[in-house]
Amino acid sequence: ADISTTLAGVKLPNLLFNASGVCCQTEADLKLMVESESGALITKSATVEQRDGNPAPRYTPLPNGIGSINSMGLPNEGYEYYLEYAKKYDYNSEKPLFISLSGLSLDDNVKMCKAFVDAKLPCVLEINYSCPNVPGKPQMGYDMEAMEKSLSVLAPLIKKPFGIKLPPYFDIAHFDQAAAVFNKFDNLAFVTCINSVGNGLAIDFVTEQALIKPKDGFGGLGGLMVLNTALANVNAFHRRLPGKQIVGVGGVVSGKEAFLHVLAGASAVQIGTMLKEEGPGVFARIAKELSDIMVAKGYKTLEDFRGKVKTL
Ligand SMILES: C=Cc1c(C(=O)O)[nH]c(=O)[nH]c1=O
Repeated sequence: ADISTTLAGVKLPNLLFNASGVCCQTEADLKLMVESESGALITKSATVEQRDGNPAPRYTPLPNGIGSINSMGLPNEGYEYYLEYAKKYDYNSEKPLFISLSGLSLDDNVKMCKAFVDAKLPCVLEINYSCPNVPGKPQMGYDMEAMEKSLSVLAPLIKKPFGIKLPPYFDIAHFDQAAAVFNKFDNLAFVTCINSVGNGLAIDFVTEQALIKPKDGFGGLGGLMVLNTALANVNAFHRRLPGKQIVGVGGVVSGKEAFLHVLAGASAVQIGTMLKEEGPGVFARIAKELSDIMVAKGYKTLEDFRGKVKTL
């Protein structure tokens, strides 16, 4: 079956790519993504300066495949590293490049966006409003006014289609308020839902210790356990953002969850925890599983079922 898609005006040979943060911090990581069967790749969220991030252990999978917890602390090589990578990238390859930016201030986001705009590159920007793990920095995604202020500056600066990475919302009023902000910006072409479910706590029963070191063990939750929150956020924004696209992420461990994300309204699907645990081979596996599901259900393309979740 045809699992290709278009996102922000660029063609992806298949709808699957990495969630920013996983397999994408260094050129070696990104090379693995280029060589994988993913349909695209996105870089680790960049800040103006290089960051080491939080002390380890700062990521761990959780028992029984239910997911993961992380408090990486935004480790990255600094935006100029990713700008150089984007300048060298082979845009004739069929795999489009996405760039994630996560400035610690509006000024930082302006500085980074300006650099990418001035470079006139085909890569697509995804502004991260939802990093839950920078101590002392409440995430923008839960501050509607701050997001609107940021977008009112960045959208006209970026000019071309771009996206934003959102935290999960859990209140219908918040879906409504967030959508009202996003609908004001025509070149905001897509929203990526969801980032990790912020500030979970994993504790080891035997040692009675938190599993990760930073923030007293508090970190973002990912993997299968966040699937149903992810599907709700994908569908809530699919219903509320006419003319915009949704990138679904959260709980994709097989073709089945990728299928559900598309059914909920996703135009593309990112994979985080499963990529971290299984490695880049996950893309070929899930692409085949999704194609087989589509054949079994009689769907030829993603458009045949995108957003067509039935209600009772
Ligand atoms: C960009 C920082 C993020 C991080 C991090 O670097 O701690 N972890 C996440 O789960 N989501 C993020 O957006």
